[in-house]
Amino acid sequence: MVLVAGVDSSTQSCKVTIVDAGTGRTVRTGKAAHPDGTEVNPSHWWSALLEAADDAGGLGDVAAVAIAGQQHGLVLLDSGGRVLRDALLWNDTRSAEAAGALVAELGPVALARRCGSVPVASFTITKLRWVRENEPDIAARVAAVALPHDWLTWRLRGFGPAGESPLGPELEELSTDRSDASGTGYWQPAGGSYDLELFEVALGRPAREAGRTPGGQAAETVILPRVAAPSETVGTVAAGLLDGVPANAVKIGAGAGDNAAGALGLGAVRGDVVVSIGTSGTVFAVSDTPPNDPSGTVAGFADAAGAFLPIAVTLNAARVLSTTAALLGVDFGGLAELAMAAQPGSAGVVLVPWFEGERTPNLPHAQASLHGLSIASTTRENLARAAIEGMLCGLADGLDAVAATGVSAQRVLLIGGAAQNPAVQAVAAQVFGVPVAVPQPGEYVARGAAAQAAWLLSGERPQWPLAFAGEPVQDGRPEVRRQYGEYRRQAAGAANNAAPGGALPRG
Ligand SMILES: Nc1ncnc2c1ncn2[C@@H]1O[C@H](COP(=O)(O)OP(=O)(O)O)[C@@H](O)[C@H]1O
Ligand SMILES: O=C(CO)[C@@H](O)[C@H](O)COP(=O)(O)O
Repeated sequence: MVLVAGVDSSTQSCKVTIVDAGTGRTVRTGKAAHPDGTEVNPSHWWSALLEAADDAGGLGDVAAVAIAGQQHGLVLLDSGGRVLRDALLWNDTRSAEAAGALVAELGPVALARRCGSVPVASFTITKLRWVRENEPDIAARVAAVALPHDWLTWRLRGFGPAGESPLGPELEELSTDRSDASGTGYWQPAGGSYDLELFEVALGRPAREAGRTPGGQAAETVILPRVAAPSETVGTVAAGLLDGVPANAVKIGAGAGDNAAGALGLGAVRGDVVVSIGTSGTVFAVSDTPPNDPSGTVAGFADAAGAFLPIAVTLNAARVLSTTAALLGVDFGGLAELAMAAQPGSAGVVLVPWFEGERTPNLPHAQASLHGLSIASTTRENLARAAIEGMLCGLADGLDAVAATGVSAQRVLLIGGAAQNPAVQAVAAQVFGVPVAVPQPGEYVARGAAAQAAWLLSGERPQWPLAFAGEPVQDGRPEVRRQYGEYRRQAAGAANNAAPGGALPRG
């Protein structure tokens, strides 16, 4: 039996899954928490990865590993490979005004054409502009820019600051993959190369791809990770990092952005739309054509298998439910019971759940709002259901936007931590307008990374079976989305009026 390992270094935790490469059977799993917050020192990701690998029984018996990670996070390295500041994460909205400025300078239509997306605060490129404007001393010391999965892969290969790593700070060895590069805002999914001019517009300094040094680059040129091919082996796990893993014993794959890895882990095919309800809410599909949405609602990423991944992302997803459950003093099971005791539409109660601002729609300074409250409708049951309905209606808006790019949605695959909630499944069957299937509970992002590890070993993408936990009966309730839409428009208007500097430009 050949074992492979997949890592999902996501916002809230690091998950490690050990899989039988031949059958796709999950053999062992491990997990370790990440700190909360929208900026995190990458050292926490590294220690969580080591802890999760140990929790999964170690990598001593696996032949290959790949790392998937939360997208967009800005890892800034100096010439000694040291991290210059905590990484600004995808859910940090302080670069919202920088995003608006870049869109105003370059134009949404041109940006969508050049890098597949119209950047919002989540995108790496906006965070670079923010650092340039707010932390110029740090911007001046940047020698390389990496994403979370890039930096973890580099560390696992043994690179890093002198004294903290066996192989030292070799920045030329930084690597990434198409899917994560496409979330930076300075890589072209259609063309398959960096748009170095966009990088320089953001940071104010030139950049080049690692390993490509045409005749003596100036010192101020920033190194960007080399974009590896989907089934490429980028190195091996360094000796001494993991118990029981000798030098060159475990191959390392290119890795991927978490959503592309999720598609790989599910074996998503054309017609599938994946809805993932984790820290972020994501709606994505695998497409043969590079999407180009100048409205910015759909980001045009690349997938992890050579195709493309149109995606809509919400900032408020699983934490809408954990926040509401805490307010009601119940656990997730109790939240489900309360929600299922209410009627579809929650008796007119609507939660527009923009607790942390919102990415889709692009309202980074918005706040959540509750509507339709009366003496009769203000019940625990209606509030519980309104939280689930509001969160899922936001994702249904994303599904409509992804479908509008030409994706034919035949089936929703519902994954992520909150997908296991029976009330979430029931409401999903009422608001998505497409049959919903719920895969067996599992870490599909880590599974996708494991599939990539199996792929690099065999030379063929594995065709692992997908087991399902259920298919909630489709029970279309268009009235739920209609009432949500009315209040969403009101809330968006209020948010734009209250936004510092007025509404942000978007396509
Ligand atoms: N039964 C449940 N009902 C609702 N939400 C849940 C349930 N189980 C887990 N969650 C939520 O899912 C989250 C973890 O989902 P996950 O997809 O692992 O997040 P991420 O990948 O963003 O770290 C938890 O933080 C929790 O809020
Ligand atoms: O920003 C995006 C995708 O554009 C998010 O999907 C992040 O990649 C975070 O993922 P999770 O931690 O929620 O899995």
